[in-house]
Amino acid sequence: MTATIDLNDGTSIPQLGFGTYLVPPQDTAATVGSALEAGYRHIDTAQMYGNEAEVGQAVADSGLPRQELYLTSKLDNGNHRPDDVRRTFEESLTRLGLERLDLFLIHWPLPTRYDGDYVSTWKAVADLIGEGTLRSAGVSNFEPDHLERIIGETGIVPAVNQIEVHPYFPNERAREASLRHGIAVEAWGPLGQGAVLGDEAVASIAERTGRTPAQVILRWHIQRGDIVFPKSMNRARMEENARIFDFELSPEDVRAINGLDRGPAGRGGPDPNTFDYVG
Ligand SMILES: NC(=O)C1=CN([C@@H]2O[C@H](COP(=O)(O)OP(=O)(O)OC[C@H]3O[C@@H](n4cnc5c(N)ncnc54)[C@H](OP(=O)(O)O)[C@@H]3O)[C@@H](O)[C@H]2O)C=CC1
Ligand SMILES: O=C1CO[C@H](CO)[C@@H](O)[C@@H]1O
Repeated sequence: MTATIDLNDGTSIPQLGFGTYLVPPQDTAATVGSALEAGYRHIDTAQMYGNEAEVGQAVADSGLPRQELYLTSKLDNGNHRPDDVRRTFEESLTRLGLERLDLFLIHWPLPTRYDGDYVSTWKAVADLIGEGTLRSAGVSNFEPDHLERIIGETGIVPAVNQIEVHPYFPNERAREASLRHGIAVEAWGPLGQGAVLGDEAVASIAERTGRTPAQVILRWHIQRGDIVFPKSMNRARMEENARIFDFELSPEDVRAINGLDRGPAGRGGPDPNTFDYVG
């Protein structure tokens, strides 16, 4: 169903996954179960989403071999204190019912409830790798200056940076800074959290290629080499979003989608420099 991307730590990750933000806990086991049935093998959750236990339930119920699945969670802003990194990582593992997580990210470069900074948090997250309970460590919502600081001060390069990326906000500065360091880019909100789906230019490409707007947008991400995990609570849309490996956008279509960039105004989610969610 999907291609894989090689990470800088020698592991690999399915390029297409399934997002679980705003999937309510009471619906998560069924929704993620449905995504696994539809062929998704990579699931993205977070301590913040409050649905790790139910993601774990879906994984257990699926009966799929653990090695066929790729599971990511993220450290919440309130858990940056190094002792809390370890404690809450272990709590995430327990909720997910796993012995080992594939990828753990610092969700935002924003320690709250802790006077230290995210550099010490990054060291604590990277240290988990040596213990056999984590395969890859990464970051999320890190701007170029955040990346420079953690790499410069610890010498440890994250495997991925998960950032907002979509046609209205291609986020080239953070994207290029990540790629320059050999860090794979995970594009969160790949459909602009729904905002790009009604775009006229996307609609006309969709009509001409016989695809849907979501498939055109997701294919644009895939051709850029980014990792995506669209969220949908609807089985037909989950299947639609996964049928993106059997066609290609022409260079002209890619250029037309590149032209939708709205600069900073295109950002749909919080700005990493001003976000004030405590966690
Ligand atoms: N690190 C971070 O800070 C962040 C990480 N993320 C991660 O990225 C994932 C994806 O981003 P997300 O915010 O969910 O937004 P997406 O860009 O994946 O968009 C999801 C929205 O699009 C709708 N949708 C999905 N597929 C289709 C389709 N084929 N046709 C029409 N509508 C569709 C969904 O509705 P419906 O369910 O009804 O189909 C939902 O409203 C998250 O779930 C989360 O795992 C997201 C935000 C921030
Ligand atoms: O992961 C997340 C889901 O999306 C939210 C914004 O839309 C983010 O704040 C959060 O980090």
